[in-house]
Amino acid sequence: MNTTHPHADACQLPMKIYDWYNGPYPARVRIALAEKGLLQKVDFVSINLWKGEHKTPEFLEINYSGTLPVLELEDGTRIAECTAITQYLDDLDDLDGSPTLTGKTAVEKGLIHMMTKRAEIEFLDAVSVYFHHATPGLGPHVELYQNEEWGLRMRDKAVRGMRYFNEVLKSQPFVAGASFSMADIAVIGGMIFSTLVELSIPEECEALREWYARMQNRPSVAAWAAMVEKGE
Ligand SMILES: N[C@@H](CCC(=O)N[C@@H](CS(=O)(=O)O)C(=O)NCC(=O)O)C(=O)O
Repeated sequence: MNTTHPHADACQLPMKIYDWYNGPYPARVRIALAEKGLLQKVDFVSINLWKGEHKTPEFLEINYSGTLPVLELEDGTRIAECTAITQYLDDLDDLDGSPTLTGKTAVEKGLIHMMTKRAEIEFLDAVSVYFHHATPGLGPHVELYQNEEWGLRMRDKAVRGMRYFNEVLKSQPFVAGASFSMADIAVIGGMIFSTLVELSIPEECEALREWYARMQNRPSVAAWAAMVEKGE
């Protein structure tokens, strides 16, 4: 199993990404790729979640966790986890002019890391658990264990998470502060998943709605939406 190579830190293009075109977590990496101007440098390999292709022995060799997306470099190095993939893309040193997504200073990096984790724990991952446990999810052939009560608790946690981010965005333009970052992309993932499971934004969350409208106007998010529209 190829996981690390001596030159794993080299900038290696083109890259392969195992993903599913309209998945909320894959969206986080597709938006990051678009922000870094790398969408054209990537070959997307579709893994059909609805058929359980991400749970086959072959795919579990690619990603022990059996989740998407996974980045695979030219030399076979594989990086899973949206935050790790985004960090790798952001650290590629020959992409002049693209925005920094994971922070420049120690404080920025710390705050972006914190708010990205908080977006996952308090919002995106909670919506995902609701989807898999309190809805039919990907179907009985994939959802081998479900706990509806746990799923409903996570739905309520996600709604609290929306209210939290609404409070945050009342006093700053982006999730981690003055600039767009990986933390915004993580909350965008939560909003995408919420839409998929028809989990409404609470009426009073005006700052969150305004922020999301602004995010959807970003070229990277519009590019993601266009790819979904085309089924790419
Ligand atoms: N912690 C992982 C979570 C990834 C994840 O849950 N991906 C979803 C893809 S999608 O639901 O967003 O399309 C998945 O593989 N789900 C499949 C499953 O959980 O069975 C990450 O950040 O990459």
